Amino acid sequence: MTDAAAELAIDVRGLVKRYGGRAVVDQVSLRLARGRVCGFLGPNGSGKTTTIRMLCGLLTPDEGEGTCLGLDMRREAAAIKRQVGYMTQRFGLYDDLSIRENLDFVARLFELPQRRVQVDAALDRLGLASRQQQLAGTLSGGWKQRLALAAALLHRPRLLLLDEPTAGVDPKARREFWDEIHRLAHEGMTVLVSTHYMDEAARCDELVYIAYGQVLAQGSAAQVLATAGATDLEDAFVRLVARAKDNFA
Ligand SMILES: Nc1ncnc2c1ncn2[C@@H]1O[C@H](COP(=O)(O)OP(=O)(O)OP(=O)(O)O)[C@@H](O)[C@H]1O
Repeated sequence: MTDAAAELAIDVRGLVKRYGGRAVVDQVSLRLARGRVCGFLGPNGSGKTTTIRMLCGLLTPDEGEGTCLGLDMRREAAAIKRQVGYMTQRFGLYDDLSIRENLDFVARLFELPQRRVQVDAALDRLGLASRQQQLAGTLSGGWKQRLALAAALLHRPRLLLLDEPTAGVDPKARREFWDEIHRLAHEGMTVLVSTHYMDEAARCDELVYIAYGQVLAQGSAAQVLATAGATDLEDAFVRLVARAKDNFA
């Protein structure tokens, strides 16, 4: 592996995933350097979740190749899964377990050593310690997201894939969530995060816009604005998707 490749947390080319003969992800290529926060934007059904699930080793692409964290996405999917933190769109933890019990359960799944120490560290990091006995099902949306993030971080992944992590979460909790994302990136974590919120897109180092399974624009906010000929990120979204509709629909 070259030094340049080693610096890339995600380096994939030509990813295709078909359902019923239809390519819902169609020749997607992504490169993301380590320690960067990348926003993944696109209309509903544009292929974001499917792409994320291929990147974390949960779905096998029909075509395409590449690496995540330097590991081959086809041959080393199991190793990728162990080093990637994935937060799904829907709260995936157990409502009838407490915060601590949920984290302990995840720690068992990953067969983490020193479970208690690791769970304590996760509780502290996300400010969950004082609520650790509360049942997950009784938490507000913001606290549930925080618990889900703690669970996704428990095995100390190097790449974090977040699928609309703040959908339905109030502005204060969203801001706190993003502060944590930036703290993690500062510590070297790479983050790919799908979102429909343009204020969140503005907090990313890089952006990828996707529609109809195809990447429409990629780069810094300035680069995306230039590609779209737009004045702001929402305008860019509308213009790029309208252009894509003419080309692909
Ligand atoms: N298992 C599946 N079987 C058939 N079609 C699927 C499957 N998973 C996803 N799709 C279809 O693939 C397309 C892309 O879905 P995907 O969930 O990746 O989009 P998305 O960009 O994440 O959407 P959203 O913003 O609504 O979450 C959609 O048309 C969806 O219906």
